[in-house]
Amino acid sequence: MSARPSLDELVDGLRVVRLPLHTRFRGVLEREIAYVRGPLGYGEWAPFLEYDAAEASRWLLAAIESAYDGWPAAVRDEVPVNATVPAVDAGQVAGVLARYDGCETAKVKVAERGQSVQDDLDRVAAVRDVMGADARIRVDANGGWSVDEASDALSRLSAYGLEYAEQPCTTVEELRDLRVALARNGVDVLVAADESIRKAEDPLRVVRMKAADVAVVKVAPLGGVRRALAVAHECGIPVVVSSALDSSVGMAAGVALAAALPDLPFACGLGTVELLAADVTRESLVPHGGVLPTREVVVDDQLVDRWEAPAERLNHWRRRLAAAYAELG
Ligand SMILES: O=C(O)CCC(=O)C1=CC=C[C@@H](O)[C@@H]1C(=O)O
Ligand SMILES: [Mg+2]
Repeated sequence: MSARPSLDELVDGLRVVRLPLHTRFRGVLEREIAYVRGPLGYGEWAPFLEYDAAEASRWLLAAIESAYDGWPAAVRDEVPVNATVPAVDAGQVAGVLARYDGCETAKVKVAERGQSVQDDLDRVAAVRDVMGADARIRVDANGGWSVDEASDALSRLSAYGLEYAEQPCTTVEELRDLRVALARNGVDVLVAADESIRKAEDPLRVVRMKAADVAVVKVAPLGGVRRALAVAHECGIPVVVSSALDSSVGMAAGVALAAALPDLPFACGLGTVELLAADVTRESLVPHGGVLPTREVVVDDQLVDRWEAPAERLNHWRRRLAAAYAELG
């Protein structure tokens, strides 16, 4: 692996874009993304705006790996992908799913602030209706439920057949208690950990605590493809590869992880370029026939110019970069 680039080099190459979304996701309608540039091209560095320097520094390691080191060899040349359904009204579900060519799995956002379990039930019912009985449906609550709320909501949602529930509660202890409650109540829904892995000091604690059946692994929050591979290897439970609402540049890193894993039992949450209404490449990494290919993404500098964020945002991201860099060991 090459030596770490200097901060000056990274700051000099920094570009920042603002890409519009088709639908509100994670509360935003625009995604601000920074890129570092190295000998291998662009590396996506897009920690969400509210993240502090320590968290953003792990995302920076992933961007540096992409632009300077490249990724381990792939063992497959395409990976299955799930459709991602934001917390939209049930009536909008068919329109969202229509963008996901050939996907046989859907991930549905639930427990959105300001919505009810009935909204979730209606949305999941609409997904089942559009995709049919053979489709796999997973839900993601982003920690929005207490143990009791999750237990109640999942017992009702399980009527639609769930592959798993991602981060139903916030803490590892709650996830563990929920698993016990679900088993006691005879609710057959697996629990997957996302934030408990990607935002944790110790990403394996959730596994040691027997608080999850499935581990969601994401390249950027875990500090790169190699680090994510190590977490996947060490965790000892089935893993799902997912994304961080990246442009095609960041998505290619997710595909590289999914392509390098020895086992890939689940469709990957790597279909989110479909949520964006713009990209920095002419050939976006969006699923066709339900899969994404393992391939290089060629950035078009004209598109980077076209979507460039206002100058004050570049200055903001330069300061952010300096703070994140200082956190790297
Ligand atoms: O897993 C998917 O289908 C897409 C990725 C996705 O849902 C997310 C990406 C980035 C931030 C999150 O709010 C969200 C998630 O929680 O998994
Ligand atoms: Mg999640």
